Amino acid sequence: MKLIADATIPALDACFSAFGTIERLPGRAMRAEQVRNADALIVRSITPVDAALLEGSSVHFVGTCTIGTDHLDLDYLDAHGISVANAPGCNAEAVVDYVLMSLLTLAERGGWRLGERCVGVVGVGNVGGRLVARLNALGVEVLCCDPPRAEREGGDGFVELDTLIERCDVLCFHAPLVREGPHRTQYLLDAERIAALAPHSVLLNAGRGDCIDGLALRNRLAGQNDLSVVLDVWEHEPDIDASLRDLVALATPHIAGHSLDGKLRGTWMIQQALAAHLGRDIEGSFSALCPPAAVPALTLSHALPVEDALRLCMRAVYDVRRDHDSLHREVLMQGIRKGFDHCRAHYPLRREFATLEVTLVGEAAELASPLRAAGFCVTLA
Ligand SMILES: NC(=O)c1ccc[n+]([C@@H]2O[C@H](COP(=O)([O-])OP(=O)(O)OC[C@H]3O[C@@H](n4cnc5c(N)ncnc54)[C@H](O)[C@@H]3O)[C@@H](O)[C@H]2O)c1
Ligand SMILES: O=C(O)[C@H](O)[C@H](O)COP(=O)(O)O
Repeated sequence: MKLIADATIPALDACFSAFGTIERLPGRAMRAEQVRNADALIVRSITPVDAALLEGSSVHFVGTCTIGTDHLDLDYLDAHGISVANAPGCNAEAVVDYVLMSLLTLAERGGWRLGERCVGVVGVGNVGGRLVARLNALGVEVLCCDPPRAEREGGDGFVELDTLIERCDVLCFHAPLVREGPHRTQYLLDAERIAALAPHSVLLNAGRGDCIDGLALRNRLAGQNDLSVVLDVWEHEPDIDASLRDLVALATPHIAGHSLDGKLRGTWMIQQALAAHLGRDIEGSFSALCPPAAVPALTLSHALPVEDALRLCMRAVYDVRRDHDSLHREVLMQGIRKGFDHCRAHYPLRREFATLEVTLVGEAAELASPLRAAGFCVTLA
């Protein structure tokens, strides 16, 4: 069979060569004539997969190595009997690493402690759910907003978005992009809600850019400059609003989920889905795909303040300031569109917190619980 794949997906040969020949194409520029004779399409979030791409093609399987599916025309694919797979949860741990690193970076800059804030999580699925679990384990007060879950499971444990806005001083958005229906998320945070955000609160979006009205957010920041904003996702990527980017505290190019572990997990999950679609057995395990970490271990022998210890260990694995700085640099050098995509295409190898083994010696043993809560492997010596 013939597979067409986004050239930047890692481990394509390892995961898909057993199925047939693989042709690699740039994800943002796949054209109908290039995919016409293909059987399977393996994409990322940057390829719109719809009638314009697939009409008249022989594609019978579309796999996206991502969590989000808003770039797929699911109605069209269903109507044409094309099998679809995404990779739920593949990079959820990476997004949570990104969120914790970002919040602790802002806390350091602003001289506050995450432990004394109330965090509101909007969208409590694979990403939001893991974030809530890690924050709870760290002893941080958390409120959850997820109307579809509240409807299915009963309202206990969930609050309305407006209550969240009223009561939280940190808001984290992890909702999918839903363009219509009772649980529409497009402009979920609209101009009115942006105006209602408490002065000096933190807003973070690592779901989809269209969930927030970017113009209204830009106006609030330009007028009052009284919010700390972290944006990983933007309206109109890669042509993002340059003025909004200048005003946010941490601006990154849709890389919250870009750990190597998360990307490989996505490729592997789509391999499994294609094998199931074809009724084939495929040998190999996910762990065989993952190389050892560059920094596998670290030892702490002093009882640092908890949030200092968390930052220290996190930065041994991943530092969000690097991503913010490289977007700034590449946009200056290449302009918005090219700079944004350059950072994504040349993203440095990043691992997840769980790949770091932290050994605690002597009085540092008291850090075991928060470090485990943040996602590290901890041993006591
Ligand atoms: N920035 C990144 O790199 C990155 C990485 C992974 C995922 N994402 C985005 O984050 C989204 C969430 O990922 P996930 O794995 O948690 O997905 P998920 O499907 O597991 O969870 C999404 C949750 O959002 C809830 N939701 C739906 N409509 C809502 C609404 N109106 N208000 C509040 N909650 C609502 C759903 O009920 C669900 O529980 C993905 O759809 C994707 O778009 C971004
Ligand atoms: O939906 C997802 O999984 C994320 O948005 C994902 O991290 C985007 O990844 P990309 O399309 O850049 O591979």
